[in-house]
Formats: sequence, structure tokens, C-alpha cells
Amino acid sequence: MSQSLPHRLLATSLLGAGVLAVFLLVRWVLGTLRPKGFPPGPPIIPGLGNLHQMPIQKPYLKFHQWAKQHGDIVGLKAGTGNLVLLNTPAWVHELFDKRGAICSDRPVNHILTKHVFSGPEEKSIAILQYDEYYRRWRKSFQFILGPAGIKRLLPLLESEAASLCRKFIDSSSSSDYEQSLRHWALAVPLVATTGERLSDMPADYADKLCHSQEELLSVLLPGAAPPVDIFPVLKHVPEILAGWKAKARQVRKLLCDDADNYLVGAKKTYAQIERDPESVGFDSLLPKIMKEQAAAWDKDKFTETELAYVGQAAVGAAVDTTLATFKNLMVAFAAFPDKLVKAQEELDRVAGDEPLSGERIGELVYLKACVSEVLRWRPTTPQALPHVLTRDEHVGEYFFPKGTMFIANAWTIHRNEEEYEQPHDFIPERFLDNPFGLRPSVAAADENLENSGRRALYAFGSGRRQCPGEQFAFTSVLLAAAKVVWAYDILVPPGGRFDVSVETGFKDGTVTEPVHPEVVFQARSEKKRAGVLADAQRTQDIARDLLGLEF
Ligand code: HEM
Repeated sequence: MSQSLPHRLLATSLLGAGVLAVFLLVRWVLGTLRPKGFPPGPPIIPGLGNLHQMPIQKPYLKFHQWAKQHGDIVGLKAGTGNLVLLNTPAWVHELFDKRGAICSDRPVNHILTKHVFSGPEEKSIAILQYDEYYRRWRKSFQFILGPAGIKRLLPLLESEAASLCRKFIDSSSSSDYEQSLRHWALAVPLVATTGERLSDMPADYADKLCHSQEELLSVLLPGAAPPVDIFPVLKHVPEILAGWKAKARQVRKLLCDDADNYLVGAKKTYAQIERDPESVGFDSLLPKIMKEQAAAWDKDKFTETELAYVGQAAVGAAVDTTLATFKNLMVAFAAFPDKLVKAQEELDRVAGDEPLSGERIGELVYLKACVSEVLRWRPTTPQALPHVLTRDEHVGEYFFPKGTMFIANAWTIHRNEEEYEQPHDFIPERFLDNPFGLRPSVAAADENLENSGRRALYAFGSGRRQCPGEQFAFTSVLLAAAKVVWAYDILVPPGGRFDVSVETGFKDGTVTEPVHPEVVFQARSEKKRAGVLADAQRTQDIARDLLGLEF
């Protein structure tokens, strides 16, 4: 019996849909297989790749195991995506430096690009693709983060470091500690970006900004949202079933408000400069760009919204990372008092009876080694941010398809037992032997070490996307540590216990920081206590003169 036309149409459509579904399924499954010439890695399951083995927490620990099993370069399949771990400086140099022009894109993160930074001019430099537009953003940061910028900021950094040190005289609770640190980490990025001083802001300003940043990082945690970049169909789940969409919208609102605040603050500073240039003694980033743009015919100007987000990026990227690094250092000093004593001896020798002034910070060789070591031992960002390849590329025996994501695996690089003596231990002395912290025999064996593209620290990433705030962050932490170590013994809280195991003593998340960061600061003598008070006043006076405003 022949079928009616509608039945035939229905059957044909069903058949077509079935063929399409099979085609898509086969394409998906084939996409999850390891490409020919891909680096070695754990076995995959067709249809999943290595997804079933991808760790939700502290991924760098699993990456380290894979590096031990499979070698210097490890290829993984995240569904159909290609993910490659670069476990040695040589591999990082090969891809991120030598091939920087084709290996500096970022993965497209649907949640960030479509839900958080979703307006046409709402951007975050850290996720921009590597093109002319990105380079304009990156260049703009140079003004505050380049060597000249840091030199200009030094008195402000010193004043905030001294003021932090001053607060530890009175601090009694862990919430005081957290608040003091937030104030310290935010104050200089804020004035450097907008010209506004944190002390002029409402009391909860620092808390609000830090909250937005925490919320931003929380939407990025594995498990916070389904893996929409791996299974794009999940993007279309209606909002009622996809709580992450509402959460991302909330985060967007917080960031928009912050960005607006930076713009409003910068406009105020700019208006003040226009009215009375002499009254503003310090050039900050956004007002400077506004001034230049007003005077130029340049077609590539930042819009107001873009400027607001330049401010958001500059302040946002600075605070959590610097804060976490300082907390890690304080915990290391409390946990390893012999290292603290050595740092104190150096400060007593170099600084004497008064806290060291900022210009002499370069003389603190041992303390500098301690800051380097804490960034090696507990890298604040252990797997940095991924870089993406923009075309197919062969390197030696390996083939990497366009779109491959690379991770410079800082955790593993800094744990190579052949290169580092007792890599799991906190040993600042390793950075006294050579600037890379390597075993002396390894450093001596490589005459070309300085020019090999090797970096001392991989916590700041590498290549063209390498953190532009490295010097700023390092100087901030070093200065604050110099003031604190000179003045205080840093102790484990009474009845407390310091767990420095990476598995249990440090938080999971985008930045690595202690689960219990609280330490006790005990003034080393009455004289030093008086020195702390005098130093806070002295440096504040200098900063006030520099800014040319009431403090
Ligand atoms: C200890 C503190 C810090 C650590 C550990 C850190 C770490 C990193 C890492 C790993 C990256 C990605 C690098 C890559 O893709 O290869 C990055 C990017 C970035 N960092 Fe930092 N950072 C710190 C402090 C700062 C500070 C103080 C600022 C600014 C004031 C800053 C601004 C940025 C920006 C704007 C980017 C994006 C760069 C790009 O995509 O081109 N960072 N940071």
C-alpha cells in the first residue's frame, strides 16, 4: 500500500534528521581522537577524549602526574578540543616565545564573552584575542606597569607598605588582617589607574571591589557551570534550568558598576587637571589617556566604556594575585622561622635602626630570594592562562592543529628534581646561587642559560601574553615584606597549626592562597615599634607631597 504524501515527507525528514545526527555524532567521536603526531598523553575514550579524567580541583596536581608519566610535553583531548601541557622551559620558549605571533590567542570562553563581558565595548584584556585591538590595550598598561611607571609609583607603594605595617601593630582579628591587606593591595592600583585615593572612598569600597573580583573568579571555577565550551549545545539551555546564566548576569552588573566607578573617578581627576594642572601632582593612567585622546586626531581612540574596562582590568588583575602572594609569603615565614630569621638579619644589617626606604629595596638580596621562592614553591597562578594556536603547526616530531590550547605548566616546571634541589621545599637560598634558582651544577653546565629564553619564574606566564604586572606585583610584595620583616616576628597563631601541604593547606581556585592565612605579628622591640609609626608618617608625607593633595 503506497504512503500518503505527508507520511512520505515525515519519513524523509526523519531519515534526514537521523542521517544528520549520525553524521554529527561520528564527527564528534572522530574529533575526540588524538590527532596524528599529537604529543603523548593518557589514553582516551572515544566520544570523551580525556574528559572523564580531567580534575575538577587543583588541576595542576593531576597535570603533574601526567607529566611524570608521559614526559616534557603532554597532549590531552578535552572533548574535541586539543590541550597541551608544556612541562619544561624549553617547550614554553619554543611555543610562547619563538612562535609568539601564532601562539598568543586566548580560548573563547562563552560565559565570559557572552554573559559577563557581553556589551560590545565591555572587554577584559586577559581574554581578548591577539590582534591590533588587543595590542592597543596592552600598550596602554605600559604607562603604569613599565619600569618608568614603577619608579614613579615607588613612593606610593612604599607609603602603602608602611601603612600596612603600621596596621599590624594594632590588628587583633583575622578580619582586620584581611581588610588591611585588601586596602594595601588596592590602594596603589586605584590611584595609578584613576588618580583617586582609597582613603577618600566609602569605608566598604575595597570590600566591594574585592567581592566583585571574587564573584568573577567564582563563575570560572570548574563545576560552577556546565562545560559549555566543550558541549556548545548547553549554551541553549533555557535560563530557568541554567542557574549559571543568572549568576553571570549578576557578575556582569558588579563589574559594570566597578568599571563605571573607575571612569567617574578618572573623569574627576581629568577635570581637575583641566581646571588647574598644578593641583594634580601625579599622572594616572585613565586621565592621561583622556588627555592624550582629547589632543589627538587618532582614529583608534578608546571609547568611554572601553576606558572604564581598561581601569577594571588594571585594578582587577592586580589585587587578588598580589594579595595571595603576600599571604603565601607570610605563611611561609611563620612555618619556616629559620628563613624569617635570615631575612631579619639581612634587614638589620642593611637597614639598621630605621625601616628601609623604597629606593634601597634592591639591596635586599635574601628577601628578594624569599619572594621568588614563594612564587616558585606555591605559584600564585600555577597553570597561568592558556595560549591558543592560530594555525596548524609542526614542531619537531609533533603536530598541533589550529586552535590547540597550550598551558605553561609552572607547577611542574618548578618541580623538576633534576633542575631544582629539593623542589618541594621552601628554600630561598637556591636563588642566591643563581638567578634561576637552579642546582649550581645545572646552571654551570649551560653557558647559554641567560640567553636560552628561560625565565626565573613561570607563575607570571610567558611570551607575548606574559603578565604585564610582574614587576609591579613583585615590587609591592617585596616592599611590604621588607617593612614587616624588619619590624615583626611572624608567628603561628596560639593553638594554631600551619598546614603548608598543597593538598590541604592551600585553596583551590584561580589563585593559590592559604586556607588559613592568619599569622601573628609581634613587634621585635619597642624601638622597632616606634620606627614603624615614624615610617608610616614619613612615607605618608612623601606620598602626600607627590600627589599634591590632602591625604
Ligand atoms: C603576584 C601577582 C601576579 C601574578 C602571579 C600574575 C599572574 C598572571 C598570569 C599567569 C597571567 C597570564 C600570563 C600568560 O597568559 O602567559 C597574567 C596576566 C595578566 N596580568 Fe598578572 N599577575 C600578577 C599581578 C598582576 C598585576 C599587579 C597586574 C596589574 C596591575 C596584572 C595584570 C595582568 C594583566 C592585564 C594580564 C593579561 C595580559 C594579557 O592577556 O595580555 N597582574 N597575570
